[in-house]
Amino acid sequence: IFDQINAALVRGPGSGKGTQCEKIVAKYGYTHLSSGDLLRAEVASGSERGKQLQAIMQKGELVPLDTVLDMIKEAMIAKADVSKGYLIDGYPREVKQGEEFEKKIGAPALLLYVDAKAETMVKRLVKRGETSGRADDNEETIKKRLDLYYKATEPVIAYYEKRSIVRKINSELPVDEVFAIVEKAIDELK
Ligand SMILES: Nc1ncnc2c1ncn2[C@@H]1O[C@H](COP(=O)(O)OP(=O)(O)O)[C@@H](O)[C@H]1O
Ligand SMILES: Nc1ncnc2c1ncn2[C@H]1C[C@H](O)[C@@H](COP(=O)(O)OP(=O)(O)O)O1
Ligand SMILES: [Mg+2]
Repeated sequence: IFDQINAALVRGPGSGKGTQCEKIVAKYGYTHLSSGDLLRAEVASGSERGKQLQAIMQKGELVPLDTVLDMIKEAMIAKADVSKGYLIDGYPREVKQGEEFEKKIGAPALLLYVDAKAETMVKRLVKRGETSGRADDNEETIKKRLDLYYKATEPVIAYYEKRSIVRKINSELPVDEVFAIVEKAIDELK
């Protein structure tokens, strides 16, 4: 049932993944699944598991692999009948997550690597923090998330580059210019 995992987006926090996903959904109608959004929904439910997740996210750390993967899989199954394809946002964040995803779910057709400078990501997140209400959009946690990004997530790109499905996109550009490049990458899939 998961033969249409159209794209996955990775890059550091604040690079603009969520922003581009919104535009992709509006144009292509894919099912957008953000690992961060799924986790925040669990936190908002007030469950015991949500409390544990909240503590991890507030520290800027990664939650356990099985938790995220189960949530994504469940959400994919729930939409399997109506989905025109899936857009996975914020996953994989480490090579192991990519390997497990392929074992349990399938291989993505495209990996969009939304690239921005560390300085840019910090600036955007600090600004987002003024209104987002997110417990992890503060300078201390942002720094930890960026460090972890370079250590754990960047190797994911090299892992997928071997299969030539990575499209690197400069997200220093204005939102619409970034999206024009994203559109081209998706249209080439067809
Ligand atoms: N290309 C861009 N140029 C300027 N600001 C951007 C751009 N893309 C995103 N932003 C802003 O940066 C912040 C983080 O973007 P977001 O999409 O939430 O990133 P992510 O999901 O990767 O953490 C948001 O406030 C967003 O409005
Ligand atoms: N695939 C994943 N594995 C482990 N933890 C994850 C995860 N995706 C999200 N999280 C946790 C740790 C992240 O710092 C936090 C916020 O994720 P996010 O909303 O995707 O951030 P952003 O959109 O700013 O990049 O949730
Ligand atoms: Mg996001």
